[in-house]
Amino acid sequence: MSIKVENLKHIYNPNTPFETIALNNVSFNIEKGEFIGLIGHTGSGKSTLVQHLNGILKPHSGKIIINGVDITKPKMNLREIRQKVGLVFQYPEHQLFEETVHRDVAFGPMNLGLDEDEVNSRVKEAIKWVGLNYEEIKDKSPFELSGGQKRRVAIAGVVAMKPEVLILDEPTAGLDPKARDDILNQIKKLHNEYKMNIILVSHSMEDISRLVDRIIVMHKGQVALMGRAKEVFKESKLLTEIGLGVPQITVLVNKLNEKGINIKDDIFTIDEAKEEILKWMRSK
Ligand SMILES: Nc1ncnc2c1ncn2[C@@H]1O[C@H](COP(=O)(O)OP(=O)(O)OP(=O)(O)O)[C@@H](O)[C@H]1O
Repeated sequence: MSIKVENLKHIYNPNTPFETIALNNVSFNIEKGEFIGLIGHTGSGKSTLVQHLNGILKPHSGKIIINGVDITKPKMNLREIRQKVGLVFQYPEHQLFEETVHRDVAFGPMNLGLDEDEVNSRVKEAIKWVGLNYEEIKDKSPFELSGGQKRRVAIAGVVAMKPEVLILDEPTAGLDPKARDDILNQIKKLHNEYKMNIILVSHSMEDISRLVDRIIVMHKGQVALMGRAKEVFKESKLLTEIGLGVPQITVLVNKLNEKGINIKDDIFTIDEAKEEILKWMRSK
């Protein structure tokens, strides 16, 4: 789906002493199938922004046009929007509540009014998509799972609704590095296989730069930068001012290039860097 955000403004508690302008003049376009990383410091407006994209929050002014339809208009069918734009909140496992994993993942598709066979096949597929073994896990209580497994089950509940846009708000918050990498790799795989739009909210440049097509950097309720990782990292001064910085691997690659070790500058993993350095050494 194409998403166009135009001059979005959101104010919490307007006309009170607690008034906060959380989003101000936010505009950007996302193309069909794009994988976007949304990054910014705490309080920069990321969660407020993504909650507008599936109609949970209404803007003070501005428009959100999804596939040509302005979803900020009054009387929009929000059920239809939420079917197309799935949002996985921060710490989604806190919303698991059914007795078994199967029933938890089935909850969303059942609410779409699908027949039982379709629900069951979507549940199996979604659990597989998030990298879990359906037969092993289907009858377990969500509460006996590890933190990473709970998180995947919660993500499966949204994936099973087959959204055309999947938004994940800090899907790795609070997980250990292994669970974090597993979930991020699974999300990438999901994007490769299913080609839906994904919007991944993160605090970590390191995490998103290797996964996404483009990055949107939020700062104080506005879009500070937007572009491919390589372009965004050229603005290292601005990023440092915002307190984000560029990934360590980018710093390393830039230093190597300065020293005449000429390797590609759009490298975001240590393995790619190793391979490129070896290639350079063999060429000498
Ligand atoms: N429900 C609310 N009521 C009042 N102010 C809010 C509310 N939610 C967020 N804010 C304020 O709006 C601004 C943007 O917050 P938001 O949660 O969107 O930022 P964020 O970038 O998602 O932060 P984090 O990374 O911590 O989740 C902040 O100043 C925050 O204090």
